[in-house]
Amino acid sequence: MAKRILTLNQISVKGLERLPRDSYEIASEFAHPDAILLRSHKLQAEEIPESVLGIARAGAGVNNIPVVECTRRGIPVFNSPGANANAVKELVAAGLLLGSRGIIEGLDYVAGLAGTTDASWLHQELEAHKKQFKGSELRGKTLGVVGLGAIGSLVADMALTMGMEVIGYDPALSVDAAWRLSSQVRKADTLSAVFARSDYVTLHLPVLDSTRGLVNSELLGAMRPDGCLLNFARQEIVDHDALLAALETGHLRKYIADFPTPELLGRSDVILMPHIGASTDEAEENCAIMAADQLRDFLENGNIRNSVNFPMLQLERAGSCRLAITNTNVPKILGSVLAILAELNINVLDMLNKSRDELAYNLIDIDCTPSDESLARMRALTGVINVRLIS
Ligand SMILES: NC(=O)c1ccc[n+]([C@@H]2O[C@H](COP(=O)([O-])OP(=O)(O)OC[C@H]3O[C@@H](n4cnc5c(N)ncnc54)[C@H](O)[C@@H]3O)[C@@H](O)[C@H]2O)c1
Ligand SMILES: O=C(O)[C@H](O)COP(=O)(O)O
Repeated sequence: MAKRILTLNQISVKGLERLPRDSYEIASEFAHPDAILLRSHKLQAEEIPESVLGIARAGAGVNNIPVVECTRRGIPVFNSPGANANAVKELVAAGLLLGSRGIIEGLDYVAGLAGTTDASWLHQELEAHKKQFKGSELRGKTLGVVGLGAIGSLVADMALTMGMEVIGYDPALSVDAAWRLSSQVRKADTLSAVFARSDYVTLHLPVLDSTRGLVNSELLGAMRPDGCLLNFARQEIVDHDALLAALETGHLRKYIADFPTPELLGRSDVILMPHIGASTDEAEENCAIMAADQLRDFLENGNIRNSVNFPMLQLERAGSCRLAITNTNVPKILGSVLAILAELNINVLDMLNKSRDELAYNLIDIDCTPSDESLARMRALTGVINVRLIS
């Protein structure tokens, strides 16, 4: 039977093409979908039908998905790390330029001259007024990068090529991300050191309980007068009361962000974009392809790549029958499953077990198909969250 993929946002066709039509049905409405594919749709726990085995986010941030509830239900949540990083980096480059030069004010001024027919008057007018739009160069200025993952490291490289000094802060930097990072990025030991030493600070970290409201009045107060804050990560990372106060006192010169909120609209010291960091053909395709490939490999083989709540686990198929079992990460559960298989005289051809936080996940290749009754016995074991037979 074809697997059903429920899409809750428009997903790039290039990604959907990775799910062949003879084995996948894709629609934006389904009563009993096998999986969900989405972008920024705010998914409520009650919206996830019992039939759902996995959820894939074509993008980086998963704060729109109830990950804790998914973990409780044994549903892996996948994302597509790095697939839209270049798109965000390029928009941050634009943000830095908009923050350093009078581009927007200059464009507005020129647009206000529409209808002028006298070329000589126009020339005089422009030359007389251009001093209002003077800016300063990025070269030689310091950029503080908070979060040095897929996007932050690209932003750091871009700033270095523009002649900026770069200071980075990331207390949870992965080894892979550290390898990617230019040696010219100076390490800051504290967040306040980044804010105190930077002309521009750019945020590239996820919103988590620990990072909500992280940029507060203390940090903004530590910034150099005339500083500029860029937020292409998530709105909730910045405390908006503190932000507005810093703008009102003129301590913060500009806030440039991808997340408009009502209180920020219409301010000349705020530049807002409509959450378009990942809105390029390339990023949408990259994310959709990565998300669809990961979802397909999970549905067809049980493999886990780039999940935010399940352990990374991939096993070459041995034989045609595989069990994918999710359980709480406590002793004896795998032993009990294997005991049931032994009792049924079913031979294990290959297996892999990994855990992450409170979950354990197992792939077990076996030499014949267990009966529905024996599967029910495995499902009934204390601590087993789900058992899937993949044949
Ligand atoms: N504007 C957009 O359209 C857009 C597009 C893509 C991603 N994003 C946002 O950007 C975030 C980062 O994306 P990414 O692809 O670089 O993710 P990533 O996982 O590759 O990198 C995030 C980095 O933040 C670090 N980090 C975590 N907590 C931190 C803290 N308290 N202080 C400093 N660093 C911390 C992590 O260690 C990691 O290295 C996403 O979570 C998402 O919210 C926005
Ligand atoms: O986290 C992300 O990847 C971005 O916020 C992009 O969101 P989008 O897929 O809705 O553009």
